[in-house]
Amino acid sequence: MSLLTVNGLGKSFGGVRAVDGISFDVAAGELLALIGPNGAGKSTTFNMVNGQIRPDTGSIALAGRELAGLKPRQIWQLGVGRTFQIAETFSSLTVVENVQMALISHDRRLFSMWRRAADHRRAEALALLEQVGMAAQADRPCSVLAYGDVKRVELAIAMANQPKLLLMDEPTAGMAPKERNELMALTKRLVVERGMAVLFTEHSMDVVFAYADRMIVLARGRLIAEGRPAEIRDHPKVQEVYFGSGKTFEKKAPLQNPSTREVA
Ligand SMILES: Nc1ncnc2c1ncn2[C@@H]1O[C@H](COP(=O)(O)OP(=O)(O)OP(=O)(O)O)[C@@H](O)[C@H]1O
Repeated sequence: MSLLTVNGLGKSFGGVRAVDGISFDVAAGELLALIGPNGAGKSTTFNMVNGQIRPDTGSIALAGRELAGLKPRQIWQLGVGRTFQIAETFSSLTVVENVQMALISHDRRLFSMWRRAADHRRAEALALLEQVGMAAQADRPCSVLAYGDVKRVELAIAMANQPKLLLMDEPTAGMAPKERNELMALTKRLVVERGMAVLFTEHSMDVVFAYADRMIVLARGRLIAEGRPAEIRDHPKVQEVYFGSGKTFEKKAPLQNPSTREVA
């Protein structure tokens, strides 16, 4: 059964129909990639799902509960998390303190009581860091971490809210290929282990084809294709919108992940 069901979603800015009546769904335990050329409507779609932009038309239901019209914080409380393109951690705090802050923020919806971050659920924060392979660096300041490690900490922070759906906006932007693959393999593991759903945008086609379970393709606000990576690769409409953009879907040698293929 679908966790997220989007139906007839639309948004205009002045005369520009940024998102034009799109419908799709995401199941628990699924990684769904949202791709499309520049200006296709990806960010607008993301911002409607997490409440930053109010849709003009359509509905966004999370496990049957309507999200359209709710505030970002209410949507977050219902279990929609988000990681950002630019790494967002408190660099003056240690790795574990950053995760503790996120746990406090999560708890404040249950019992509004402040406790000192240093005392608060360190063990649970360490367990989250263990899951992303960062427990050994728990007491280092975030400011000294490598970029790929900051992205891992961000994932642990997102997990603190126990999201049912995680939105990831270009998760691997600015990363080297090895780090990219490590981060996406980790994301995939978390999706499977936690039964979480992930909706992500990504410009790197090798990442999309290697890790997405399914993909949806937008062009000029419309959903032009939907399917498994192999189906999308050969889809004539997708070839058409990407033609001349420098991103083609030619098959190349296999990636590290043996069940997938790299594309340019
Ligand atoms: N706040 C806004 N005001 C006016 N027009 C906007 C606004 N936000 C987006 N648009 C327009 O809506 C269309 C879709 O933009 P959007 O940012 O959603 O696309 P995108 O697929 O995320 O693009 P990119 O890959 O370049 O980030 C574009 O034509 C854009 O110029």
